[in-house]
Amino acid sequence: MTSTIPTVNLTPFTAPSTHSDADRILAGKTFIAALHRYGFTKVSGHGLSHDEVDAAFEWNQNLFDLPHNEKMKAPHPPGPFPHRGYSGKVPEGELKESYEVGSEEDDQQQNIWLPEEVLPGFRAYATSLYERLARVSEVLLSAMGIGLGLDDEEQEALMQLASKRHSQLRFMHYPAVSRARLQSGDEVPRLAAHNDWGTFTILFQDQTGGLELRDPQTGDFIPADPEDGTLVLNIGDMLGRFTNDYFKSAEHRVQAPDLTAADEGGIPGRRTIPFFIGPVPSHTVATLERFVDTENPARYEPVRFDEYGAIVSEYHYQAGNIG
Ligand SMILES: O=C(O)CCC(=O)C(=O)O
Ligand SMILES: [Fe+2]
Repeated sequence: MTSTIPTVNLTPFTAPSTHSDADRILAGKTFIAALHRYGFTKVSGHGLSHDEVDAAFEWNQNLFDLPHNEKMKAPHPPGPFPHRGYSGKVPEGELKESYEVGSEEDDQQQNIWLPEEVLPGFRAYATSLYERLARVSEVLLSAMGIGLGLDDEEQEALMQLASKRHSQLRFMHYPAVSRARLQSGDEVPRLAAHNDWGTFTILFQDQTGGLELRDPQTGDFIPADPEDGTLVLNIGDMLGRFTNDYFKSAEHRVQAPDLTAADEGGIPGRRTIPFFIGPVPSHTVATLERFVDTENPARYEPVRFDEYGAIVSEYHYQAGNIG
């Protein structure tokens, strides 16, 4: 039997004036129960309006609809760092393409922008979306702390896992694949199974579907079926380490619709917008003591985020995962 991914409504945190502390504690507990059980959940009441989400997907489309040579005016440099700009290899041949945006105030990685005339307004829009999602992420992280009942010091340590200036916004497009190409037999999953290595990730998706997350108890992948008004949140390695796996880093992948389901035209394209939350690169992430006891001995040594990231991102880059 395939389970479904729970949806947690976080309106008490995003519209605080119309909710009580008791509402927030209840919503926070529901939130952490889902994250403890699965390492992921869908979230409604996240604070972004339908219009805001629609606008983000319109920009996603405008961006990837550009001719390949125009997109290549902001190329992702070779290698995993800096992780900015456009990735997508051959015109018409790519199974996925992406564009990475960071904070304009990131002191380590500079954004790689298209010339303004190529996509007027994109830089300003992407910058504002980054800032918007960074604020939403902070609210979500603080909701976790409230659900966990952390004291002030612990809450502060938790909040250090989200740096406004070091998170990352990605526009992602998995182009439609023709029937002929599917039949050629070289088809691969759209995105191989992996874990995100930051704190946690929030993701908006269109109506196509394909994202699946692995249930840590059964080992089965559960489809994250698109659901209007929700985002998908998955725990990354840093929050796994911080909580000694009380929240497990969630393995996930994107499956292409299978050939038998494809109509004459092939399989449809898919668009997503993930936002990866991470700490300041020099921050050392250590497990909070409250998550360690004799039944749950410490699983992880403290680790510097940039040192961990350098190893994992190189691995993803080599594997072609664009992680
Ligand atoms: O596009 C998706 O649904 C998943 C993307 C993802 O897992 C990633 O970019 O790390
Ligand atoms: Fe991912």
